[in-house]
Amino acid sequence: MNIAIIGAGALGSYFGARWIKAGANVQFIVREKRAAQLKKYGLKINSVHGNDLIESPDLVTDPASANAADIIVIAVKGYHLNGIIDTVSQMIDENTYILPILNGFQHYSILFDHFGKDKVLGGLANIIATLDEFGHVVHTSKIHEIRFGALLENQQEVCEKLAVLSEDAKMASSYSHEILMDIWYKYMFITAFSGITTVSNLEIGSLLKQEATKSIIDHLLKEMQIIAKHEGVVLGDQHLDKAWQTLNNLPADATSSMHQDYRKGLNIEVDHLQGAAINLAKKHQLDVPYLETIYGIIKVKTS
Ligand SMILES: NC(=O)C1=CN([C@@H]2O[C@H](COP(=O)(O)OP(=O)(O)OC[C@H]3O[C@@H](n4cnc5c(N)ncnc54)[C@H](OP(=O)(O)O)[C@@H]3O)[C@@H](O)[C@H]2O)C=CC1
Ligand SMILES: CC(C)(CO)C(=O)C(=O)O
Repeated sequence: MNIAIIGAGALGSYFGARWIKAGANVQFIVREKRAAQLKKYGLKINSVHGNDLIESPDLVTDPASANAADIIVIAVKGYHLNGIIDTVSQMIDENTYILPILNGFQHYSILFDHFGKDKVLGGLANIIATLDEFGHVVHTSKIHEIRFGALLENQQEVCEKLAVLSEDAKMASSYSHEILMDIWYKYMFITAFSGITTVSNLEIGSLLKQEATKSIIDHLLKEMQIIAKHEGVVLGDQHLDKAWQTLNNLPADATSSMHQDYRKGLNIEVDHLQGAAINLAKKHQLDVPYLETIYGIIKVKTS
């Protein structure tokens, strides 16, 4: 299978390397600085599931020269999405599908508008990974799941091909038949989790000690649940229970990737996650005071 990955950051590098080891042809579409780092040090994964090294990954800095791909995986941050639209336009042909694995939902409408609904698969990732100073992937927790699925019938065949490839790869992969629900569940979860950890600058263990703080998290989850419903996706009590179970089972020092980026002084995805959710709420005339409060505070802390 021919896969092109735009963004060789933590996720793009991790899943790309695992697919290479499973026999896929993977090209990484990267900018000059990341290309130089990958040429110097190779693509290395340090993981609790076993390390891997791709000494000379196939790097492309001019998207017009990329090979034809069955799937273009989008693994950039939400705030870089607009910057890769032209890149995708130069690479896509009639046989190519796009698989975004970003957190959130806003990117789907942008990709649908530019490339058409039939081209965009549903996807998300559950993993805790980052890059170290050499650009090596540091993957410390056990989860390393990529989840994908067809949003339209015409996409089933390519999803089946990806499922077969991923079975041989050292990662958990799920070909989901309810990917839209999965994407919204993850959006609900991550908006609450990244919101509360970033606004408080605290890890989950401290936050769960206080009933009052747990109540804020619960309100955030429920505001997202209502937004999802107005967008046509019904997340039920079982999804709220699952979110709480996940939060309660996280190690005390666990935190969101947004909070990690905030602590490092990096750009964060608050507009792509909480900001976009507030815009959807406005569209449906919904009151979301908890989302608005954490968004307003995070914005002022990061401006
Ligand atoms: N990290 C995690 O644990 C998890 C992350 N996610 C989500 O996955 C998404 C990606 O996150 P993550 O992998 O951590 O992000 P990273 O910041 O590690 O990687 C993003 C990469 O995109 C690259 N990039 C940006 N613009 C371009 C461009 N125009 N052309 C080529 N490459 C580009 C950046 O390259 P450059 O070096 O050139 O800036 C960077 O290497 C986010 O939405 C995040 O929320 C989801 C689950 C877990
Ligand atoms: C919660 C987690 C780690 C799960 O993948 C995540 O998506 C994030 O922090 O961005």
